[in-house]
Amino acid sequence: MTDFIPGFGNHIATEAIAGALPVGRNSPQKPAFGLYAEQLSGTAFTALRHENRRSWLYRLRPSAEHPPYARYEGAKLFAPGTVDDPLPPNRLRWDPLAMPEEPTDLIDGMVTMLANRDPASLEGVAVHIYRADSDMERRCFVDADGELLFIPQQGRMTLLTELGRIDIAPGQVALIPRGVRFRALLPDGGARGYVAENHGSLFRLPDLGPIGSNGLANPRDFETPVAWFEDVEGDYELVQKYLGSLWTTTLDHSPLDVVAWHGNLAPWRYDLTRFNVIGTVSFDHPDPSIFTVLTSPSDVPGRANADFVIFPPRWMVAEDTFRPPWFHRNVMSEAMGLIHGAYDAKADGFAPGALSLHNMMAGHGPDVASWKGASEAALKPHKIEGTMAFMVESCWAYRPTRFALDHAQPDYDAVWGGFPKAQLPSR
Ligand SMILES: O=C(O)Cc1cc(O)ccc1O
Ligand SMILES: [Fe+2]
Repeated sequence: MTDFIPGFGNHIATEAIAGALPVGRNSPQKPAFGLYAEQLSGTAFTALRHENRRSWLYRLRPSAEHPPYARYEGAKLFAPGTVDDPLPPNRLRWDPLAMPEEPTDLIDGMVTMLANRDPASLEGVAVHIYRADSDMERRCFVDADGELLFIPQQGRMTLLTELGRIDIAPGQVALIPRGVRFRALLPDGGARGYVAENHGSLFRLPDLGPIGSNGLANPRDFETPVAWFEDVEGDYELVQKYLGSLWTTTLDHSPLDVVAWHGNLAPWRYDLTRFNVIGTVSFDHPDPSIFTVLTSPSDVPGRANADFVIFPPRWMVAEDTFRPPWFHRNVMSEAMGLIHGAYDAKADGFAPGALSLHNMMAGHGPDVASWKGASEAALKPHKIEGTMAFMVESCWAYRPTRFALDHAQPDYDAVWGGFPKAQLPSR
């Protein structure tokens, strides 16, 4: 059992050993117990105060104490780079990935599917899928390229991080800030899910505009763990993702040795069922931006580097309306996944664990079966239940990896084949 502190982006002070946190200063000459004080910044020192995110860590040894990194030869499908060939403007969809045949931990079980931009440009987002069955024993991972949003689809996961322990199950999400070291345990044996790796500005809660001061994801439902550490000596591998490739080094102790910390850059978890869903009570299907949980703004106001959007259970009451998503072509690019249940725009072929890509300007929307059903349905109040789909929408078109291109469903376009032609009055 871990204690959690509620709130999003709050300033927190927490210590696993009483007296470990300095009082009234960050870097005393002699921190308590001989701990090492270390600052971890998630934003530039000079970022605007309301966007400034950093924490102070008090640890058994400084994180600077490590030998040089060498290329990591495992996890061949994790961060291999995307295909640079001209990308056809096709819609793409993938069946859920099979579980690994060999014992595989979270890091070796990561499969990069989609990415845009170069992490070095501090922009863009990548979508990975993990499928794993083994705990990370005596090894940790750290991502210098971005923050990691874990979206489990199957199996629970315990994330042991430098700043605390987080247990999550499908239906919850967790965020690990850029640079925070962690390892994952899989208490159910097998686990599968999605990861959105955000290279851009930190995910934040969206502005609510006329919605007012409450609604969508409420800040107090985000939970940050209290300080926790392990005091383990002996070889400990640390794998790092850095500038788009993987590196490894060996420490002589666990890097999860932060005894106390304070600040506002920290991991958290969030239960998606806490999302306050807002929708029409009159007519028409609103834009999916009303379902935004988190947004990573780009430099252009209103045009997100990445939005994390969910499609939770909700009442559908719109009158004289085609209720599922409409046909559309967007300048924004949409990667979608499904945690459980069914998605109202896709009757078949989009199972829990699947992934789809509708890139910039790709025509998409309901498949023929969903269109037919919703066009003929009696428009009684109807509750969409037992489902949770999500979208990672980005202003930068995604590029698939070689693995993704080679494993896409062969005939996704057919879901939009055979619509009856509109019949005009005779002229
Ligand atoms: O394409 C999709 O299924 C995602 C989506 C959902 C919706 O309700 C409106 C627009 C949109 O892109
Ligand atoms: Fe869409």
